[in-house]
Amino acid sequence: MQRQANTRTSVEPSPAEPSAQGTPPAVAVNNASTSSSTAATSRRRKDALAAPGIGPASSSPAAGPSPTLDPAAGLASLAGALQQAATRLARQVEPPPPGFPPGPPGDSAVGMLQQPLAFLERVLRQHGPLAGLLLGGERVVLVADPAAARSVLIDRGEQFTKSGTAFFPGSSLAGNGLLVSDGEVWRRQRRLANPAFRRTAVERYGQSMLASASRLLATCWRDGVAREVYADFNRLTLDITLQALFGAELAAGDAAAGLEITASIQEAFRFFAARGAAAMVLPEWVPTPDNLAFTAAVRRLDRAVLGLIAERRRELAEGPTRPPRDLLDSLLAAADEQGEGMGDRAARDEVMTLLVAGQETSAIQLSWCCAYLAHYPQVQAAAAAEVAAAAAGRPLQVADAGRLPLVEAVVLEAMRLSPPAYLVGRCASQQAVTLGGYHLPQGTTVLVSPYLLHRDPASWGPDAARFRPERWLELQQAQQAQQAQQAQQAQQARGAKEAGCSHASAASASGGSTAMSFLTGMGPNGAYIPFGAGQRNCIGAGFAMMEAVLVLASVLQQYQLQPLPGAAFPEAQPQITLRPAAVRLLLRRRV
Ligand code: HEM
Repeated sequence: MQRQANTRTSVEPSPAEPSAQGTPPAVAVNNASTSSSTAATSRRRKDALAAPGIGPASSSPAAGPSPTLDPAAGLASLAGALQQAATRLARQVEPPPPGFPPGPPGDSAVGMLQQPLAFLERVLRQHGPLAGLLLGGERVVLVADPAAARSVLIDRGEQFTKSGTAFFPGSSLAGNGLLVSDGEVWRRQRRLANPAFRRTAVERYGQSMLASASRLLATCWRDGVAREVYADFNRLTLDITLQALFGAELAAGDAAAGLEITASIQEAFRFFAARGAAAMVLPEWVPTPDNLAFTAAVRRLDRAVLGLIAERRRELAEGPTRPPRDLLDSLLAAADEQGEGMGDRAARDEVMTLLVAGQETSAIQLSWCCAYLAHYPQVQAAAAAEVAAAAAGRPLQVADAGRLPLVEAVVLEAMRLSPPAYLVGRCASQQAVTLGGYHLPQGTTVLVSPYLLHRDPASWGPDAARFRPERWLELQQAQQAQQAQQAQQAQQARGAKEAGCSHASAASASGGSTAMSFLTGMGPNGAYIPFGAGQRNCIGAGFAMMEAVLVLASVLQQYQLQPLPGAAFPEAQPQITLRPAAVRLLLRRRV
């Protein structure tokens, strides 16, 4: 790829789009920690610059699941943080290394801290889709170019690792789970976890998604009332994730374990939220009241989750063979080629990772969807009509999710304009890494921006900044036409003898085309990555899509959403994720 000329069209906000807010710097997903020195550096960076996010990391695979208050480790961590601070200070006066992409002069931390989205758009406008920055003393390359993003996320994953990425939050909650691990540890865990997220497995959770949504609507929503839906969806997605993970226990009425986990995870999330809003973040080992409360919550979670794991292992070992009933069953049943499964620690880390990674991102996604529906009443009316036609007066069923192309399109379009993960981070982990003709010193953090990619007129056309879900229906039609044409060509190539098969293959090709086909690789036009891309893409994408479609369909079946009189479109409050500042909507019950 050649160096990019700095001639990109600027991204114009639509009248209804969220605008940037002043909040801490953000990166979508955590870095991993390994036992290498890169990991130590990464840990020091995290301690000094941590922000909350969808994937808090542990300090090392060997570390226990609870935050450590070990004084020696604390001192080592402090020394590391000081050394890192000195390096960052020194960089403030150094010129950029030779061959580094051009970008804004000086340190851009203040711009990024004050208005992250406006800052990202300005950098793109002024310096092009591959820009070199100094952010809080860290050398960073911002990527908004589809080919370079593909290179980082898909083609050259071994050069761009999670380990070593700056600005990731540090936390012991998710241990060394999938989000943060790297290398062989990650590969094995991902292989073991994959079956739990196959389509058939995800469909099993659909029923509890519908049940949770229906509970929320029956108990909390009323005609004529204004609700803060972001708060509602946070509780709902926690409920759904817990049901999917531990459905068996919760269904069997193990209320104590359920309540313990819910209360402790809420405490941990409160901690992350407060940390996200704080001007300065102290490492978890510093015994502040907040850190101690968080530590205690993680210990309670550990007790409850490890207890459930032990109980379930006993049941699986002693009881009759049966198909997996929930995610915990699937995780514990998984085995690698040698027939070895996850140990207790690994299973605990994956459970926590799934809770952390799947809950808030999905709540944000649902909140943005409802905000767009409320502010685009014609789209809402059409989507509600689609739901009414699919359900035909009966309660929604899981199978209906496949019959709601417009609702799916609303979800895809909301994630295009307001992607919950608006930056995805990697580290140039080898020497002499090049990107787009530039040279990246080892240790450079690369931030790929789904937010900028998703709004690029070069990929999305002149109406890139408009909320227009129909574009996904058009894309789907084009995809189906292409598949039909390919099937026809294949049939012609096989000759008239096999003509009888052609109908079947064309039908299956078009029948298989759902929203998930837009979520493979770099998306339908090479510039759509709300769930990341490549081998580290989101394992829960299918789960999240089904959850969003079924919950939105439940809402649309029962309620009409309206903005409060005179209310503008909710503003974005970018932290580690792109969350809405508030989504207060007026509910009108459909009769
Ligand atoms: C709208 C909802 C969601 C969004 C926008 C989202 C976004 C993402 C993104 C962008 C990544 C890739 C990060 C990177 O490349 O560094 C990721 C990874 C991941 N997500 Fe999600 N996610 C969502 C829901 C979920 C759900 C529901 C689960 C699980 C129940 C989940 C579990 C994970 C895990 C475990 C990873 C790490 C995968 C790996 O590295 O192998 N996510 N997610």
